[in-house]
Amino acid sequence: MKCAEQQGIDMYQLMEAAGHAVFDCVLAKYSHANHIIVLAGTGNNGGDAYVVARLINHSNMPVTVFSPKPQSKLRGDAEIARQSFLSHGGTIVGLEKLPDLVDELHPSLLIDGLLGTGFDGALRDEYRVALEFISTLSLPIIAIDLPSGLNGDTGHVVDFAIKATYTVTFVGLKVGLVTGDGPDYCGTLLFSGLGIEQCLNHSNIATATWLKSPIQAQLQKRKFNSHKGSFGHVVCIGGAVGMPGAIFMAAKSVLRSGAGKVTVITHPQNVTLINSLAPELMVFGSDGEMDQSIKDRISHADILVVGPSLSVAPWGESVFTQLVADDLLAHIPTILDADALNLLCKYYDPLVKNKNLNKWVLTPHPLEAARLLDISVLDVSKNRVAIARDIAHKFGAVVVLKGCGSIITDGVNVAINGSGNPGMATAGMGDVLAGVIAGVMTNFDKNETALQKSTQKAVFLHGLAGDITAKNGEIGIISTDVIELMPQALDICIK
Ligand SMILES: NC(=O)C1=CN([C@@H]2O[C@H](COP(=O)(O)OP(=O)(O)OC[C@H]3O[C@@H](n4cnc5c(N)ncnc54)[C@H](OP(=O)(O)O)[C@@H]3O)[C@@H](O)[C@H]2O)[C@@H](O)CC1
Ligand SMILES: Nc1ncnc2c1ncn2[C@@H]1O[C@H](COP(=O)(O)OP(=O)(O)O)[C@@H](O)[C@H]1O
Ligand SMILES: [K+]
Repeated sequence: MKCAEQQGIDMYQLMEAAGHAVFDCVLAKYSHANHIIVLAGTGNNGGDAYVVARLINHSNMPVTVFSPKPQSKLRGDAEIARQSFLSHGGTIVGLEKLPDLVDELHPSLLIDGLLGTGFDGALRDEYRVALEFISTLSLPIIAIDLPSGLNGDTGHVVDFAIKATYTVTFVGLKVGLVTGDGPDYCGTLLFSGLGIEQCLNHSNIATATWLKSPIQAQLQKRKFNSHKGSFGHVVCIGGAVGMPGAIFMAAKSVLRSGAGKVTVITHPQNVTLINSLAPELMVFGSDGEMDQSIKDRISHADILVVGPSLSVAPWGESVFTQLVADDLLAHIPTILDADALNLLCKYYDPLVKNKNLNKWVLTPHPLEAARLLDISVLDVSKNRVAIARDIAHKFGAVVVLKGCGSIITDGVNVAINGSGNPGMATAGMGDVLAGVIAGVMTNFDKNETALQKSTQKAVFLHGLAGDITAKNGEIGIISTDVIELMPQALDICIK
């Protein structure tokens, strides 16, 4: 790490510190381990592994190191660590011999120091074969820095990776551990700054904020002397004929996130149903032509939510093009979700080109993100942070790239959400998020220059409400349950 080197920090000492951090985990969790297998690669991740193996050996626990190149010298500090292990009586065996020796050794723990941040692309065959064999052993695994096979920058697994029980990671947050495939592979994350985390803080290396604690979504307490006008007016636009659900859920979520007033503009056939589901909403029908009274309502809104069940069929397109023609989307902070994102691709030129909007929050799931950039969904999952940034730059917007470890970025700042659970992978959950963002912004943070910050808070709160909902069981939670528990999530974050 350059900044550490520039400050005269000895890189071998860092490797020793990394090895000690992993050894601490061995002692804390597996002090009665029988035989310990350590995989050591040919880079510095392997160097860390040799340090751990030496410490295990030194404490008289049986240990064998398996390496893809057991006889070869390594480069730099890794070779110092390897030599130190050997000179303390350590044993190194070829990785391909693992299947033959495993019954004899009878291991009860495996430490993975095969590949770390230097890994790129797809696993080479010999590595993949070894890792696939290891996965059949059902051993607890401690991964050093990263589970081998996971890309630490992107959170993408090409075809195979180690599924760790614990991952002991070093210095700064590796985005790939907390987004995309990362959480399925790294088990419980343990962090060691190796004493140089301050160095990272003072460097100009781009880092991401991991949203993991309610403190990061702190909200102001309401004044006793407040009224509904203090908490904003949100207008939600969507709901083509026969599709009232998504726009209803978005609007109800705005209410449950504390907005003062919420209006829905929808197809006339949805009005009665939505009104009866939530009489607190003001619901107006439009046959696709927006008359002056509807335009006036929209133009007086503090925030718009456009898109849930809007459809790309004639009704939705007509509504959307009139919002564009009247420049309403360019002047009012707007959350664009679902079909509004699909229409945005079509109306990119009149809407976005030459306008630095900076008033939008776009909330694509990976398929919508792919459409926004005209790429494949696989391209999106290969590098979620870079893709979210690209969309932010293209549209002059804050972007929430949804899914496991949602990315929130204005193109410069990056946050990764650490709340939420896979039970939330169910219809309508994105509509709820669009509503929560609008509600949190209008309720707590009307200053549009804080768009990135308030979007971060809202995404965290949405996941938190999902986690509260999942307390009685994760699978089978539904979007309307999450809406109802938003007040509890808000309550946790209000100081
Ligand atoms: N930075 C710090 O502050 C600190 C960093 N530290 C540690 O250093 C680690 C980074 O070390 P690093 O840079 O040496 O890379 P690393 O992860 O060992 O991988 C290199 C090896 O990967 C291999 N390889 C690559 N792609 C492959 C593929 N597709 N399939 C198969 N193999 C592939 C490549 O093989 P090659 O192509 O050279 O044959 C090379 O041998 C970091 O994760 C942390 O543990 C700590 O010591 C403390 C402080
Ligand atoms: N595995 C997961 N972990 C955390 N959050 C998730 C997970 N799956 C889905 N979510 C969240 O649920 C929401 C789903 O949104 P989306 O896919 O747009 O649903 P819909 O289109 O049905 O409304 C997003 O906020 C997403 O981040
Ligand atoms: K590793």
